[in-house]
Amino acid sequence: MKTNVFKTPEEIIPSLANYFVNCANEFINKQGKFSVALSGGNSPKKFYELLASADFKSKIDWKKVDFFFGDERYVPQDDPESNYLMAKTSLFDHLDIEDSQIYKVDTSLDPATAAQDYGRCICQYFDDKPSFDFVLLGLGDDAHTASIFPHTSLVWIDEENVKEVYLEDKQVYRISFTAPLINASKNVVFLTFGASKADAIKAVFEGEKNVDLYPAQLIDPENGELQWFVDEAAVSKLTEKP
Ligand SMILES: O=C(O)[C@H](O)[C@@H](O)[C@H](O)[C@H](O)COP(=O)(O)O
Repeated sequence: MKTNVFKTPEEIIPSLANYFVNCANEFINKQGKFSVALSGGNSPKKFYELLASADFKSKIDWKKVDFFFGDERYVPQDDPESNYLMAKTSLFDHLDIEDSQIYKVDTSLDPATAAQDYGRCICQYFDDKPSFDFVLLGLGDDAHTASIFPHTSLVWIDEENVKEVYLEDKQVYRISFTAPLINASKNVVFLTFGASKADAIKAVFEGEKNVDLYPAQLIDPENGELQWFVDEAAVSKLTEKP
């Protein structure tokens, strides 16, 4: 695991964008395509916007990139809460790509069927051996990642799949990769910044091993690389500075 620490979020984003470009071009040169699972939430928005900017847009042959979502809120695709909509407005709408390159969760189905359908789509894409080239993750203040929240059934699912989860406190469904599906990836990157993440990072990096309490501890790619892109505020509570 490698932790890249920057003074501010403004310094993280260009560095992450360069790392993403290098990864994308390595895989496109090697295998002719690049599969990426995007994260939702607020943290990645500026990253997506930078990738879509004139400085970066020309650095990747986007027609060879296939986009997936590590998790999705169970809302219509035009709902402000939709991770797809956030990626569409900040990234996809600015790229010359086909809709067929964007693998969306079909939230018109019931939650369980939407998850099953997405899992089947991923298995088909990877000929039943799913292994994303790049998975971007965020970290919640409660140490959740994707939609693997503390004290939910998703924490304990040991198959490489996509599952629905009902969040009692928010009274909403989420559709999410399971930890084993994330861990089957070649590159897993957390983008996490801000003082509000310091307790969660302390728990994940230095806390007791307790995946029910700190689900992000589950993320440990078997054959892939795990990197954190963080700012000093987010790692400010660590005893051992990375
Ligand atoms: O759908 C989501 O919201 C994300 O996948 C979720 O796991 C997110 O990454 C964390 O909650 C951090 O969110 P912020 O980046 O907004 O802090």
